[in-house]
Amino acid sequence: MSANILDGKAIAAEVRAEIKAQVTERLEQDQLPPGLAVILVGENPASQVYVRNKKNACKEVGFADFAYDLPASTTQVDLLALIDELNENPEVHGILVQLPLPDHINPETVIERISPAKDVDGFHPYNVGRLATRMPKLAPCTPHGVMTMLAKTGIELRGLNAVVVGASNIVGVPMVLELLNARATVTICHSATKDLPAKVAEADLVVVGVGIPNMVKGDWIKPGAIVIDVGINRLDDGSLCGDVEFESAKARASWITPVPGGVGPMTIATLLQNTLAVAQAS
Ligand SMILES: NC(=O)C1=CN([C@@H]2O[C@H](COP(=O)(O)OP(=O)(O)OC[C@H]3O[C@@H](n4cnc5c(N)ncnc54)[C@H](OP(=O)(O)O)[C@@H]3O)[C@@H](O)[C@H]2O)C=CC1
Ligand SMILES: Nc1nc(=O)c2c([nH]1)NC[C@@H]1CN(c3ccc(C(=O)N[C@@H](CCC(=O)O)C(=O)O)cc3)C=[N+]21
Ligand SMILES: [Mg+2]
Repeated sequence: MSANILDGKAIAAEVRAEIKAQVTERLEQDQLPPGLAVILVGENPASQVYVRNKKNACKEVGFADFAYDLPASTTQVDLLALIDELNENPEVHGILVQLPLPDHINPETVIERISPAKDVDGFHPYNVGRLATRMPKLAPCTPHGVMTMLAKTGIELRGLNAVVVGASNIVGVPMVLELLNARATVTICHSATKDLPAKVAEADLVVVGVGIPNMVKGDWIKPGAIVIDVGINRLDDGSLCGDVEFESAKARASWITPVPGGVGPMTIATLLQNTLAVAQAS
């Protein structure tokens, strides 16, 4: 078998076209364009790439983009004051603080300062709690983008054995909540999991978000499984690769996401969807 490709790049372009049409309607009705504020503290080169992709996506769909590129020396007090100001600004519908933050800033404190109604990353404990109680408001972009990609491809999740590898607040844990809400049977694996290959081998659907290049081997994959690779790793030669050994996994899977061009573009499309939803509700 050779897997079909889950083309996140193409599906994300479809989602952006839907968003752009709704923005056009808002503007025709003299409503504000959806506004997204992206705060970057410091000069992490990987973060700069993502922030640039977000700005380009905002421009494409007609959003107002409020970019704050702050020096690494920014104090937590000053960052919190900026968030307070953006929480009050009616032209700003979504606020995103790019992670990771410099060591002298506490990410939990910063995330909790964002108004839950403008938390388009879905990282505030209020929004995590809403997802965990099956009353989602703003859902974390990467896992929700994976769900959109699967839904638009017509892949049914109910009853599947799903294995999520990685248990971070931004990927693994909300991915588990999304899959649970879709009535998959979910197992979550992390750094203390024993015999990871055996866990992965039981999966009808495996989602991997660890940050170790090619750590999941093709011969762990159950024949016919769906493979979602969230990992984005930059190799020494400048190329990108995922957390799954792509060619050997593709030879066994029914569906697989590439890196780049898989989950990454869906994350950004979902960020736009969340921001539009806030604007439409205001
Ligand atoms: N495509 C996209 O849009 C996005 C991609 N990413 C990418 O996804 C990857 C993960 O990111 P993120 O969640 O932020 O990373 P974190 O470092 O926050 O979390 C990594 C997770 O992997 C687990 N882990 C580490 N080593 C192993 C191992 N040997 N076996 C099993 N589990 C292990 C950790 O376990 P423990 O909890 O025990 O420490 C942890 O839960 C990165 O490559 C990142 O670049 C991230 C966000 C969005
Ligand atoms: N507050 C916050 N929210 C985030 O959502 C967040 C974050 N911090 N910190 C970092 C991670 C990572 N992340 C990605 C977004 C887009 C791509 C993306 O566009 N990827 C493209 C191209 C990647 C490239 O060319 O480098 C692709 O996979 O095809 C990747 C990764 C969001 N994150
Ligand atoms: Mg996200």
